[in-house]
Amino acid sequence: MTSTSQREAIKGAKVLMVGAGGIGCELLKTLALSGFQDIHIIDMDTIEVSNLNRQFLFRQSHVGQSKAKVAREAVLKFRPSINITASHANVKDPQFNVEFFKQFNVVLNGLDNLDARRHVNRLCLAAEVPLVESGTTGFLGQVTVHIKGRTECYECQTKPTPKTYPVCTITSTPSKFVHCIVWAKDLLFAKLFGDKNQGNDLNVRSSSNGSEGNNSSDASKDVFEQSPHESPDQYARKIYDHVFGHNIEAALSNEETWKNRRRPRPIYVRDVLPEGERNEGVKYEDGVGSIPSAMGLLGLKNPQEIWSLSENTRVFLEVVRLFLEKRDKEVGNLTFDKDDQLAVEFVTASANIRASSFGIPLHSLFEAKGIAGNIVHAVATTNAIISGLIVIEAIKVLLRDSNNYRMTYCLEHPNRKMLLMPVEPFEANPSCYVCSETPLLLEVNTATTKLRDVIDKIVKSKLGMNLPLVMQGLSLIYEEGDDLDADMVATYAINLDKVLNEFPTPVTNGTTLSVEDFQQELTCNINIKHRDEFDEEKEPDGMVLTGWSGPTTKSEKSSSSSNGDSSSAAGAKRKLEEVSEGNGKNKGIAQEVEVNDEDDDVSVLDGFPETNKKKRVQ
Ligand SMILES: Nc1ncnc2c1ncn2[C@@H]1O[C@H](COP(=O)(O)OP(=O)(O)OP(=O)(O)O)[C@@H](O)[C@H]1O
Ligand SMILES: [Zn+2]
Repeated sequence: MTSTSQREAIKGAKVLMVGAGGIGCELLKTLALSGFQDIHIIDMDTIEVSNLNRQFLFRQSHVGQSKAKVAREAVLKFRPSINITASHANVKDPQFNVEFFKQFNVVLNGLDNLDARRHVNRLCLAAEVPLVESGTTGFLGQVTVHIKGRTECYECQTKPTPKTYPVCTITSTPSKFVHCIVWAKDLLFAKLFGDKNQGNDLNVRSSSNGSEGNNSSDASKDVFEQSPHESPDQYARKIYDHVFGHNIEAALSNEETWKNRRRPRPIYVRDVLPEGERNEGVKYEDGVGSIPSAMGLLGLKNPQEIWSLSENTRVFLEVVRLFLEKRDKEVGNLTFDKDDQLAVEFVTASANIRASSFGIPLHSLFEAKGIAGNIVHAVATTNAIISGLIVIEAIKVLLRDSNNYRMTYCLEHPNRKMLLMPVEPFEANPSCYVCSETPLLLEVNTATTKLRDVIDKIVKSKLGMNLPLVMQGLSLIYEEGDDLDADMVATYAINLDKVLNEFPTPVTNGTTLSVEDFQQELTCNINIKHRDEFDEEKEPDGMVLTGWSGPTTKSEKSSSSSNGDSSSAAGAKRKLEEVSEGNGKNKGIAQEVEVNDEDDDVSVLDGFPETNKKKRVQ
């Protein structure tokens, strides 16, 4: 039941919704049915068949159409008089600038990635518009409220980094199926079908004749190149024998490695397929429609069945052939996509063959896809609950009912048999580089690191800036944007390749760089500290960015699988639930919700005793 004041607030509100997927469909319906009259939706995607089971505003006939537009039309059918504007666009597009955001009373996020969430957070801060943020992962979910000057912003807490594995485990000593998947997806798939200019650790144990171990300089005999007279099938067999046969034999020659480990078994095509069996390609009709799947052509119908080693081998050979024959234009540009059936078949087969070599249990395509794509199957009910909670918070925000703002976690509390846990919002983190002006510290080897590395790995990747501008004192050393003239573009290109201490005024120990993103209206200062050496395993970027930390001091590094779009309530809190290994499409932040029973780091309402260490909003 809504009160008169609530009804008035709802009626007069102009709302921006970002994302019209699983949460977005539910949210738009609930907003419309709650009396909201003026809603703008932004979503960059088109509808896919796999969305239909839960994104109930969409039907089979809508596949391929804009989610934002179809969602609008579907809701207008039962609420024809309300005003819904739909933008089929990326929220990061320049038209959605601070001025655009300022027209709204509240912004509601139903996104699925960290990058877009951070961008919206920054625009909301700059435009001073309240943000209600959300996410779901299977049965878990959360809704949080972010209001400039009142609560923490979405980025006040550091986000756990995605689970990574030591390179040598992946290239040489896998012990779990997930290691084989990472190898198949990030190394072998990338090597065969991805950008050839990208560095690739597959060569750590590769050599063209397989016997002399490390020899990546032998480029003239690059085994991964298809030679002119080699048929796709011959090429596929050569690659198979190289990576599953020769390379394993080369690895076995290093006795030290296997002293305390089970020795892998080299596998060659001739060991698996009957002598003389050629893979000349299963015949299929070339028609309209998509490229056939290898498993379909080979009669392997059930994706939940585990293929034998020979079936995996046949799939491997067939997939390589199909890529070379039917998708040759894409080869060289592909990155793994969980929705690309052929890519999933390749990764499944390759991971299984490697697993077989290392004595690791094989998995079905369905399982392999889940691990490779970090998929946690979405639960429509969680999306519906979360959307209801978003609307409840949005109404409080419109009424400025700040004493009652809640961040609500949808979870299974281990001890207290509760499904929804409301928590009072936290105060902003005074060292947050996004909502405060605290400088950051970058430890870097200024004698070897190029500006390009700082821009790519730190400014874009870590700080989430789209179009950065970098100042060193009063001089502009780097800038991106459409409006730059050719001279500037050329100068910045040269600067990118300069090592930091080679700039006319060297960027070195004690230098402060100021980085700015105009669209996000975000500026932050980075103090440079020179350091000679970095731990390759623990500090793979060769740089360490600090100076922005969660308000609690106890730290416990997250180890749950994630695709990097998550957030944690606080580093010090104990993990409530970890997504099973490699099987977590992290749609939001729920997977990282953590509760510390002993310390009650989060303030639990509804009668639970609390001694809160983090500062709550007063
Ligand atoms: N930068 C962005 N700009 C606009 N919309 C975005 C942006 N990033 C993500 N989205 C949208 O957010 C929505 C998130 O919805 P959801 O989590 O249900 O993902 P999905 O792609 O629909 O489903 P699934 O990934 O499970 O197949 C998607 O519709 C996606 O297009
Ligand atoms: Zn902040």
